[in-house]
Amino acid sequence: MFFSARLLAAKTNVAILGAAGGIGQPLSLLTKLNPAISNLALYDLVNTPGVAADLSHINTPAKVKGYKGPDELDAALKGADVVIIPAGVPRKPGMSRDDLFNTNAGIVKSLASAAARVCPDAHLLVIANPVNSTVPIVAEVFKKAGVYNPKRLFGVTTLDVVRASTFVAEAQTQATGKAIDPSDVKVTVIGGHSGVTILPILSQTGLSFSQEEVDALTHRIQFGGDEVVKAKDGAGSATLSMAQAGARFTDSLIRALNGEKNVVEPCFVESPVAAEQGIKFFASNVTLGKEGVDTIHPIGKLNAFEETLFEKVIPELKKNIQKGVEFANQA
Ligand SMILES: NC(=O)c1ccc[n+]([C@@H]2O[C@H](COP(=O)([O-])OP(=O)(O)OC[C@H]3O[C@@H](n4cnc5c(N)ncnc54)[C@H](O)[C@@H]3O)[C@@H](O)[C@H]2O)c1
Ligand SMILES: O=C(O)C[C@H](O)C(=O)O
Repeated sequence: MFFSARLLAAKTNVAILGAAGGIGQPLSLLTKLNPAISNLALYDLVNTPGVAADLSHINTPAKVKGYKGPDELDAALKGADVVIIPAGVPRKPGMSRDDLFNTNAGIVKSLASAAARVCPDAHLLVIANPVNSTVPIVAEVFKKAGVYNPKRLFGVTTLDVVRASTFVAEAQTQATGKAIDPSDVKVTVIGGHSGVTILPILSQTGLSFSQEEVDALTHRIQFGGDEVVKAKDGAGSATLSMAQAGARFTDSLIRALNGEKNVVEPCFVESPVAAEQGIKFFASNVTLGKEGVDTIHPIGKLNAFEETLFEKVIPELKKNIQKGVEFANQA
């Protein structure tokens, strides 16, 4: 599927924080299957010994170890090259991602503080919501510790492009009667990871849509997370699709760190793309390289409809980022 890292020697150490959760478990499974990984540290407040024992029987190179509770956090992080953070509570119906801030901001801040101390050179992949705020929190924590490198911090927005491919392929198949493989449909998605901050650039796909289709697809991509939250009816949000998206991003990063060229993934990073609008973090396509972020791609041309969407991204994203920065800098 996406483990083109197959030909690499297993030499990357990965730690997953929140590894026993809804995302954590399938993400740990998919990460264990990645042959480029040598050590897989699974940290959570609960259940990691069992998850680790179970996964450790799979016959791939990664050595799996479980770490449970704050006393074992430093040991989980020791030697990590890549730290993935899905720790935090998910939404219930009726909640926005920002409603998770009060709980998740503190969780992410404390995990980031430990990472800044124990593995300051690791690449940090933030899944915990609200991503638009949790990524700035990690940046501030690393700055305070004097170890911030913006090339190594990523908000994982892969699920937005995974959804966009799926939804656009479905709509095109329906409209044309010709079966389209979703993985062949590439949609650039920019902005952030919540509601109106998610901006799919359908005009750049090279496909034709009616304005009605554009309206429906844009809305579905922006609010795809809500479909899952509603269907799970109180039992959480996307976990399995997120695990696939997170494992894909992790694999891409590892391939790039190992020298593979032209590895491009969308992600939410410290970015000059919307600096003119006063926005410090922004999601767009990024070429990954040996240091992490290599080249941040510009947005490219937007049509008039997308320009109006962009106007809506700016104030919301600015507010979300500011909230994270202020929280991280509270005493
Ligand atoms: N970025 C994205 O695209 C995306 C997609 C889906 C979900 N999410 C977010 O990911 C987060 C996790 O979702 P989930 O469905 O796995 O939730 P979950 O409740 O199933 O799992 C969360 C796990 O985090 C653990 N945890 C809580 N506090 C912790 C701490 N201090 N240290 C270590 N572990 C801790 C819990 O014990 C639990 O096992 C949520 O915030 C959700 O909104 C993001
Ligand atoms: O919708 C959510 O709350 C989880 C996640 O951000 C998603 O996009 O599925």
